[in-house]
Amino acid sequence: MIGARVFCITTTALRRSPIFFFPKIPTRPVFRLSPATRPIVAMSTTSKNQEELDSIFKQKRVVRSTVRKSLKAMDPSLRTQQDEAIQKTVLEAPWFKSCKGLCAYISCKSLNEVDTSKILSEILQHPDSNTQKKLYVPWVEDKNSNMRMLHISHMEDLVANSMNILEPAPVDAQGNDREDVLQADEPIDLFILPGLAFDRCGRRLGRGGGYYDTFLKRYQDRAKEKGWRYPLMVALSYSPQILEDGSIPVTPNDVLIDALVTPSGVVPITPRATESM
Ligand SMILES: Nc1nc2c(c(=O)[nH]1)N(C=O)[C@@H](CNc1ccc(C(=O)N[C@@H](CCC(=O)O)C(=O)O)cc1)CN2
Ligand SMILES: Nc1ncnc2c1ncn2[C@@H]1O[C@H](COP(=O)(O)OP(=O)(O)OP(=O)(O)O)[C@@H](O)[C@H]1O
Repeated sequence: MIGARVFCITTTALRRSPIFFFPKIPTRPVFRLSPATRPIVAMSTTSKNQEELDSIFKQKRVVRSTVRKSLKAMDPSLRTQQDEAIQKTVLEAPWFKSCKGLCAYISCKSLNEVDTSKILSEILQHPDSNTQKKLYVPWVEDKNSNMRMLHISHMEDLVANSMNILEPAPVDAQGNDREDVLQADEPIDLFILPGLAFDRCGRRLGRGGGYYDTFLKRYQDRAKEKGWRYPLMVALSYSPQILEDGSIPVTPNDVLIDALVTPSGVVPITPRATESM
């Protein structure tokens, strides 16, 4: 908990800071990157040139490659155990139980992502009850980091895309356009996010498409415009995906998360997370 408070302060500073910022934070256990894969400390955004940006993206690729290897090497029974523990934590969490509208990813086995199937089926299995949650899932619009979050009511609404990830068709079986989060007039309470690597300061490394960062920034702008409360952004992580604090290279476009769900439980990061978790 003490650690979480330190991270809250640091994370708040990072969220507000227009500069690249690799704070010095007390080291926590978990997975260490070798010195060769540690990020270079970056300077201010204004003085950033493309060469420096290239260097950060290069570091990101190195971290991705390291984590992909550790995920591939994970023992299958440990993976199953961790999938169960993480999903149980989510399903029993008050912030999950109370949420009315959420965006969640459809996990993909071949990408070694934390399984979300139990969470999704729990959401979709009570279509008529009062506790029904509105579920939105990603739909990749193009290769320029554009993604939408579309409403689904059944797993049958999904088909595999070219990346072999299940997603809804933007038009349903009746030929109607699906409701889209950015067009919808109700706020989202919760985002359940995928990613390749995370740290306990709120940094998240995606798969390199920029889809989530672009989407989350747009959603935050819309929430601000509408006066909506910001949603809770929670990522799910296997133990090898949790890196030493500060080892994830970031640019100002990277959106920080509020909390991590790990096999050992929830790691609240921001004050918003600490209040609701
Ligand atoms: N389940 C899930 N759905 C998602 C995402 C995700 O990360 N997970 N996305 C999140 O953005 C978006 C899709 N973006 C994706 C970006 C890259 C890859 C992918 O297969 N990457 C390979 C490497 C490919 C390469 O380097 O050329 C990999 O990570 O192994 C998949 C989805 C929307 N839907
Ligand atoms: N050298 C570079 N200079 C500028 N932009 C780049 C560079 N390399 C990649 N990009 C762009 O940055 C974006 C990817 O950013 P980043 O690596 O932070 O994504 P991510 O965090 O993995 O993705 P997501 O948000 O989907 O989880 C893409 O739009 C990509 O085109």
